[in-house]
Amino acid sequence: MMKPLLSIKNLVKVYGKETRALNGITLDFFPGEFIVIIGPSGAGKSTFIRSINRLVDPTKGEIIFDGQHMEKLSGRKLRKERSKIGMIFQHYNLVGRTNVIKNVLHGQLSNIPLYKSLLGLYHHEDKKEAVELLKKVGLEDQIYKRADELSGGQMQRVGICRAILQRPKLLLADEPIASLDPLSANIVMQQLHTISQEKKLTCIVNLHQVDYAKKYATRIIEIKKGLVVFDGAPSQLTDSIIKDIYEGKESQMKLKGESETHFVEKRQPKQLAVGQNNE
Ligand SMILES: Nc1ncnc2c1ncn2[C@@H]1O[C@H](COP(=O)(O)OP(=O)(O)OP(=O)(O)O)[C@@H](O)[C@H]1O
Repeated sequence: MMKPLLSIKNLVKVYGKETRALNGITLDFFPGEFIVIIGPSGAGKSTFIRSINRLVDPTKGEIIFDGQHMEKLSGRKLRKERSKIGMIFQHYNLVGRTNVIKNVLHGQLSNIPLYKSLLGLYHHEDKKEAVELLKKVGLEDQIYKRADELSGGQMQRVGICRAILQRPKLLLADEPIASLDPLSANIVMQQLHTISQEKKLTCIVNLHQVDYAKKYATRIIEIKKGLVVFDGAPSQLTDSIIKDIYEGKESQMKLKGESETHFVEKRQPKQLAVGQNNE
């Protein structure tokens, strides 16, 4: 049986005294999957994705990534594991006054000494790959432009290149298209999907848009009230399930305990063909 790249066990996050953002999430993620996480606002999607690389510290539970217990790491060891996880943000997190290629090269910062990065002494191979990636996303003419002169869609494409140049094993994207118009959103999703499948990366994306989830995901997970209420192939996510989840009809949902949450059968890794999508 294929080994998961990431295993989440009974993950709980409580903010302050009583905001239970995650209520006991247990999930395995396998190499090459393109997973989209959907769910209503406040469901816990961002908290979940940010717990994986410890931008959020979980209250309880285990996060086993590439054989390491992320929840137990700190300092240098945490930084080392984190460098294997690329992150794409809703608001891009680029350095506005810096040009496009330097922003992409920032993806390699954790792998080169500080003085070299300050002097701009990047490896030739990294520069070459950064240019190749920028060509792939159609930004070859913008390489020396300041990042803050780009459109939102272009900025996010730079964000994708930066995350890929980090050469991660896992890519996390927290609402990558939430600030974009539909046309740019589609380009960004398409490029994120194509590049991660080409590089055989595992990708976990938070989205609000169910249509994009169905178009690109190999697997869709729905989170509601900090619990997994759907875990299956895009074709299994029927309109009536979507309606139930977003309109709060919880008759078919079992939200009381972790053991009751998976009302869709658990998927076997062999079903999760790399490159499969629902187009
Ligand atoms: N830093 C924080 N401090 C306190 N409460 C928080 C914090 N971040 C999130 N929460 C709360 O945790 C719950 C889950 O929030 P989260 O942002 O993870 O949900 P989400 O599904 O990503 O929502 P959205 O789709 O609106 O971004 C919400 O009730 C939210 O108010």
